[in-house]
Amino acid sequence: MMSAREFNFDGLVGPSHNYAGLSFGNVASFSNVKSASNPREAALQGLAKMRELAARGFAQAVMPPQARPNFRLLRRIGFTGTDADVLARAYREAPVILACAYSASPMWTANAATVSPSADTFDGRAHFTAANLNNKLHRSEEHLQSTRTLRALFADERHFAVHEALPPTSAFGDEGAANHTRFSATHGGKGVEFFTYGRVEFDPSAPAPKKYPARQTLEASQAIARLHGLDSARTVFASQNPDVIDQGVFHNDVIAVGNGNVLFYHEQAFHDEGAVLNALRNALANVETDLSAIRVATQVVPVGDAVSSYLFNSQLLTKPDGTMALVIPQECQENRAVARYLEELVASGGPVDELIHFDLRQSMRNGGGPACLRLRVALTEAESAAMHQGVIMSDALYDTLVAWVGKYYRDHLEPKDLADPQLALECSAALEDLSRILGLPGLYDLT
Ligand SMILES: N=C(N)NCCC[C@H](NC(=O)CCC(=O)O)C(=O)O
Repeated sequence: MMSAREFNFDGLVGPSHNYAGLSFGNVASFSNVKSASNPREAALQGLAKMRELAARGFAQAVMPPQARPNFRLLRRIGFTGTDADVLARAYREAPVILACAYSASPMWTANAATVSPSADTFDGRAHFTAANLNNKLHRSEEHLQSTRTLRALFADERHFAVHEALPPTSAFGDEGAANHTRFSATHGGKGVEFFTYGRVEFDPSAPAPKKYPARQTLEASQAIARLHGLDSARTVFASQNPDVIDQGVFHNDVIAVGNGNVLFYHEQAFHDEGAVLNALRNALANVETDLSAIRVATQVVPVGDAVSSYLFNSQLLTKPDGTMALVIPQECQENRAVARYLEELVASGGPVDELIHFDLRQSMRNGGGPACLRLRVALTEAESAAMHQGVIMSDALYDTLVAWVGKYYRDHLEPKDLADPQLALECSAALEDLSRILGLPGLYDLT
């Protein structure tokens, strides 16, 4: 077995971060619609998390933001003329679509792709499939740049395979790693890949939410398992509980997180809790590993508190000594039930013995916690040497990026600012400079 480390690729928040209320079913996004955002603070909060985790010895990298506004989208739906014409008319006639074209949502890299480490795949390469995110207009074109970025970072085809997104239709609704968890004794050993979905396109009798959309289908999850060449004996598919989707659990990573052999989850997360645990235990038996399930009861933390605090949208990270730390948003400390639960958790003598909390309020107000902001990529030593090195977080890169943010980012953005043609120019200047900083000259198609 090869030794491997888990890199967390955190999304660098882009300069157009704003609150547009675009995600029906995501309570935070909906309730902060049209409030003023602070893109500079958002980016600095994300960078502070990256620096701190890197300083503690976790493998940390940065995923660059995407070009905004998305002129391609605006022009395709009939806005013509100069860029300034396009923006002015879109603002007048379709301000919500303009907000979609400006969304900085690629910051939530848990939705960028699904990743299967090389230990799990048929050809011994690490496989990536960009998520089509076709449930929401503002996220539905992210996969184009995500594929391009992943191919730039993981270019060596001897080690990596980067697949295009699934067909962009509701049958294949795919939200990437937010609905995917990998369990294994070690990052380098064979693991069990666990896919959760909210709906089955071709089985109308399958559970499905009534109020809010289910963004991931079983058909999409199965397609990814096929593309990545996963072994069916080590792959588990499970239905989310549709009732919690209707309470704001728009991705499974809002109600469960896994790492190593640990599943940390809310008792209401799955449609059939017992069947999920059994299936995971059986699959893990194939890699001689026991599941350690940490179950949180509704009585202790109601679903509403889990959703508002983002308790489960935490990162569960294995520390060098083998114990685990839970990376949580500050909101968890502010919720009494959750704070009390967490105190007991770390005192319980179980696998989680430390809490690391961050102020990620700018992202949280759009429904993005610590786990949304990162894409996990477990890499062997040879693979990590083969990936692009310019995105690995270090003190030097942190300092450079903080200065870069200071140069290009505004500290206040509200809906009317999206009509300002200057904002578009600032965004493109920032990204041009960033591609140089990261050593990725062809990263963006800025033509
Ligand atoms: N759970 C995970 N992994 N990711 C969180 C994604 C949050 C994102 N919010 C938004 O896209 C809000 C944009 C706005 O309203 O302006 C979404 O709903 O897709």
